[in-house]
Amino acid sequence: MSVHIGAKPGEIAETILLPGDPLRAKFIAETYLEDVTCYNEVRGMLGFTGTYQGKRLSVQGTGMGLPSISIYVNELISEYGVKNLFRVGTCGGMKEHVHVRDVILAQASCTDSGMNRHIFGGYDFSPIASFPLLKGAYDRGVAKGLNMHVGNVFSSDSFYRDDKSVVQKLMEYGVLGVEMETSALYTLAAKFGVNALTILTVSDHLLTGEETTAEERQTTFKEMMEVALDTAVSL
Ligand SMILES: O=P(O)(O)O[C@H]1O[C@H](CO)[C@@H](O)[C@H]1O
Ligand SMILES: O=c1cc[nH]c(=O)[nH]1
Repeated sequence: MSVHIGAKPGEIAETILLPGDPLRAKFIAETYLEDVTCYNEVRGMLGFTGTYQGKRLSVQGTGMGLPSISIYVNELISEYGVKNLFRVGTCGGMKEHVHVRDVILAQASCTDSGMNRHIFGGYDFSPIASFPLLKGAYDRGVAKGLNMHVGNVFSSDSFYRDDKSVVQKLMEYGVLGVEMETSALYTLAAKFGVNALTILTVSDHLLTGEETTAEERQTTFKEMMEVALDTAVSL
């Protein structure tokens, strides 16, 4: 086992889905995977391996925020050999044409986090999606007729903020949604030379105030889960 994951070597598949919420991981495993085993309960951050359409896949909760996902992604890649990582998360909508329950493919991510500034000596690194995963997910979303958007997202250290002016500026620059992990995921994928893509469902809207319930966020955002799973089996 690694520091935060209780799996034995070989118990985690090369391709993995990463929801922030461990109960979303359980829902994905119970709804879509066959022959499922739970390989991790450390800190309640559930992880499962099973098969989907005959392909071995895993799903692992990552918690909320860049530091939390960084712990899991570091250990998944460097200690368990994971090669393809799909974050399946929720975000706040930031543009009028992006509606609650729409799906966003995060082509790139900007951030207010200091993590990359420390790594790159004060310079800005551009965390970008893996193109094969992005293209695969886009093609599958189009084939399903989804209301889907591709573009920049904002990975923030803060869910609650006093000063809304930066968010307003990011909206003016076309950022589609706000969440809390993608910048770290894409940076670690670049560091280790593996593939990563974030697929988000818009769970609430910063402009309209529209919201979904915690139950919906945990279980009903099936379109993004199915785009991730269908892309994962095609690899
Ligand atoms: O639904 P998840 O995947 O957790 O993603 C979003 O939800 C959490 C905030 O409520 C943050 O982790 C944010 O990125
Ligand atoms: O991080 C998040 C996730 C959903 N909605 C938000 O406003 N922020």
